[in-house]
Amino acid sequence: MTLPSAQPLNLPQGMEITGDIKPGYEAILTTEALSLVVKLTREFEARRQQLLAVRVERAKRLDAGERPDFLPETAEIRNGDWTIAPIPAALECRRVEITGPVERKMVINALNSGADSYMTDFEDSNTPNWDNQITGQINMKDAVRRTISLEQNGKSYKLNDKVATLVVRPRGWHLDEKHVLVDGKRISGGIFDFALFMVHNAKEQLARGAGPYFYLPKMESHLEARLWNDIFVMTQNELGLPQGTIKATVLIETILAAFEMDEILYELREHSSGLNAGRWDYIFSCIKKFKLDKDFCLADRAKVTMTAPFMRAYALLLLKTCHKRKAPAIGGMAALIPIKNDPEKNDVAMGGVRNDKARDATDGYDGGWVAHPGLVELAMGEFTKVLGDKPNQIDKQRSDIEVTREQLLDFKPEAPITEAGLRYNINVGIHYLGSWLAGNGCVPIHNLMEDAATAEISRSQVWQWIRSDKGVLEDGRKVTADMVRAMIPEELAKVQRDAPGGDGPTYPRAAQIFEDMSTSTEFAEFLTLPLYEEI
Ligand SMILES: CC(=O)SCCNC(=O)CCNC(=O)[C@H](O)C(C)(C)COP(=O)(O)OP(=O)(O)OC[C@H]1O[C@@H](n2cnc3c(N)ncnc32)[C@H](O)[C@@H]1OP(=O)(O)O
Ligand SMILES: O=CC(=O)O
Repeated sequence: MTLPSAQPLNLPQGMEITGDIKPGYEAILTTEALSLVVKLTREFEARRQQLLAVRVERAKRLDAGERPDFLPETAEIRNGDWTIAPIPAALECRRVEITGPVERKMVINALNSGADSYMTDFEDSNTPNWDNQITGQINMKDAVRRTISLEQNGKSYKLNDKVATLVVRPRGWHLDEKHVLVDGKRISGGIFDFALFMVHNAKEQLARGAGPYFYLPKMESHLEARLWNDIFVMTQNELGLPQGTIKATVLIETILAAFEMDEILYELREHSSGLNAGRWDYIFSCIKKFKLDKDFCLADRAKVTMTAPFMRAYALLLLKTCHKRKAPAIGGMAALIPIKNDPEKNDVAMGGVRNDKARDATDGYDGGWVAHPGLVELAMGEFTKVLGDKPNQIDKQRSDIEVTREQLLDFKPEAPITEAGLRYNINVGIHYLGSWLAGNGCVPIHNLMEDAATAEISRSQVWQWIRSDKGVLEDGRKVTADMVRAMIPEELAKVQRDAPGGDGPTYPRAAQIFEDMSTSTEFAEFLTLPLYEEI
């Protein structure tokens, strides 16, 4: 079959696109959409670069031993009596939010899953290659208009009458879109994802009773939230939308943002739809920020759970902060997924999800994330047990909660670190990187959901255990670069045996990248940065 060729694009002055323009892409890369990308880029790119430079400077201070604290200059905001703007009806009830990459079948299945909302992901569960980003936008456009459908493996997919509320996660500030240049430079991936989505869908969503809603990832400060807010204001002006139309939930998933939750809500107060406790990136951020701190060294990844002291402190502070500001507090995701063909193991996994949601609901959270449609009913059950008929429990004030700086920084458990835990990290790291390079950014590995955030924990633990004096296995052996180098081929062989398509070329490459990343002196800021240069 010969495909119709794509229409030529009418690019705004100063813009260049190096990605292939396949049939259908021109409906996304319209002049109106690209013009907004150019305007936002010219207005805000310098600030994005400044904020990224601030991250680098802060990281140097943390490497030198500084520990974060609540900001003295924003005490007035923390102590002030303000709330965010009222939440739109479509976002009042978010007991269960399903998440997933912007892949067509996933989009349909997630919208049909019975969850209240669906966070569709241009970020950590998605390999941001050009085709995934643009077909993801095509999928969004069709989903918003309810024309999305698919025939696959003899099955027909289309939307049910009642679907989840759509929320979009664009890429974080650190990621570029390398296929689009403005004035000769790569642009922000996040601005690209956001602008295209807004131009194509915001008005259509409003006409259908919802609106343009977003999840904002990986921010490290309220100044980064201010940048998003300013982008929202300009975009609403450009598109002729009332100010306050866009709503965004911020993932508190860096240790530095945990010290600025009030300030982040304040910056976005006209556009805020609350905060989410993004636990996996949060753990990664702690390892990254304190990687050189001689007193910091976490135990095997499996032992660092939501009941670890620093995780409990962060989750409770987030809840208290949100409800004080009349903002939804949304829980994060247990990485457990249904286990096929092993009822006993499946029962244990489902028990884990049940406990996770029960703890969040009982604490006062308004909802939580799940990774898979098979978990929606179970999670819904735990939230409705506590919420009953109420759409949320924002009225549950938790002024009884007191969280100190010391509690946020109480990094335990430190033991055990085991050979099995080390091998697990290497195995997951190679498997995930190999899959990501092959174009799939979210995979089940050893019966857990693995995405960029969970894989970051694995590879950063290995880096840190090699360097920390505390990186000692429970049998007394010090974790060393040579030990890791020796294990990598063994774990690669297991991945090649176990991963679907494991005999493909991306897995040996992944093993090489994993070795470079974990044994080099420099710590790679995000694993997706070197990976992005490979696709
Ligand atoms: C830390 C964070 O950033 S969390 C946010 C990012 N992570 C995510 O979004 C996780 C998304 N989840 C997933 O991608 C998948 O559930 C995985 C990779 C974990 C597991 O995938 P699989 O093993 O293929 O799932 P499984 O085979 O059980 O899928 C069964 C069906 O459910 C569908 N499904 C699975 N997960 C999802 C999902 N999250 N959304 C929509 N549909 C889904 C599959 O498409 C499949 O549909 P089909 O029966 O019509 O073919
Ligand atoms: O993005 C979510 C997380 O847990 O990380």
